[in-house]
Amino acid sequence: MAETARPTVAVFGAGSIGCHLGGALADVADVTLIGRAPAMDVLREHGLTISAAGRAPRRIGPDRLRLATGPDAAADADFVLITVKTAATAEAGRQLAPHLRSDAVVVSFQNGLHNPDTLRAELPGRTVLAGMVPYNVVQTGPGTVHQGMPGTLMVEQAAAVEELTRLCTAAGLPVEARADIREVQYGKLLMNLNNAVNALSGLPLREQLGLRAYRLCLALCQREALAAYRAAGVRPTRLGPVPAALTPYVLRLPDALFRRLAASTLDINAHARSSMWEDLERGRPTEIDSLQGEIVALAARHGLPAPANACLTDLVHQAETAPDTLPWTGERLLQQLRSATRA
Ligand SMILES: NC(=O)C1=CN([C@@H]2O[C@H](COP(=O)(O)OP(=O)(O)OC[C@H]3O[C@@H](n4cnc5c(N)ncnc54)[C@H](OP(=O)(O)O)[C@@H]3O)[C@@H](O)[C@H]2O)C=CC1
Ligand SMILES: CC(C)(CO)C(=O)C(=O)O
Repeated sequence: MAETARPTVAVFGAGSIGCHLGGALADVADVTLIGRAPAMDVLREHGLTISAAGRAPRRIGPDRLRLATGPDAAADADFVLITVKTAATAEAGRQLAPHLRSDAVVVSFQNGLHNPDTLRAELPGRTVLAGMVPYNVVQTGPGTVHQGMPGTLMVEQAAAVEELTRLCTAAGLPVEARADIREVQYGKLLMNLNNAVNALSGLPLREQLGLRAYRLCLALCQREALAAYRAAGVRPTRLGPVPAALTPYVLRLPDALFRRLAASTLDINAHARSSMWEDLERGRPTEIDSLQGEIVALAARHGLPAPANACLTDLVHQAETAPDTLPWTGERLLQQLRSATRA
């Protein structure tokens, strides 16, 4: 009997999310990880280990992954997952364009609102879909990535993505196909407004979210975002235990009450931090312009102020070039944002 060929998946941007997705999918598909040469050397030497709370770590030996540094390695892929940071998206699309099969399905598993459109512009005629990763993944050692909280991946609903969702499910990656992916992206953006607060705090997410002063900073950002969403007619999908519109109120609760009510939100690995913290730690540019920056731009388009988001954008840009400005205590950050909102 003829063997059915395994599906082929290329992951472009083998960092935290790329290694997490590619490593899990290697059980059910032929996976090619495309990343920087030093990162690929680490994987060649150590293999890839993926771990998550409550699950035994899984090591995927280098013999079970194709490791590459150039876009031509995606030439045979049925599915191409884009997992570079936002600033690298257009370049990723440009590099992949001459190589991808015309029927390849490209899925952006990135934060922010515009990555799928950026890819569509660089990959005319290809199917490009939006995806969303709701949980944190961090590199915890050479060739090791750890999922710090539970969650369900989301992808834009389309016939072209049905096989990928089947593969994810078979690989133990819970996934939902969503007809409302735009609203999902806006819902995720509200969550991602904490990336900057977390990065500036220098603390693990669980500790930072447990401290009211930091939560008040996030609440200020979310209030401005929700006002801009209302003006733009955007109804963000509820991604957590509380409807998006109520989250700023919950964030303002005293610590003890918040910790009790938001126990599921705080079900995070004690060491997990935001992807923006990792960027600052490694001296790389952050995604701040596609997170807080989106809110500032959306608010401006509707004649609304967004001073807390603008202030955080400035502080993160400052930290990118002057890491000695870090860390910010909750009280000092809140004072800074409050004076920006009063100015
Ligand atoms: N980490 C997380 O917890 C989460 C992240 N996300 C989102 O997922 C996306 C990916 O994030 P994350 O995995 O943390 O990012 P990482 O920086 O860990 O991974 C991206 C990798 O892609 C590499 N890369 C960039 N351009 C190229 C290229 N042209 N060729 C080869 N390699 C390239 C980068 O190298 P280099 O740095 O040298 O450019 C980096 O190693 C982001 O949009 C992020 O916001 C979403 C949810 C959670
Ligand atoms: C999951 C979350 C919100 C964790 O901070 C994230 O998206 C990130 O770190 O970029």
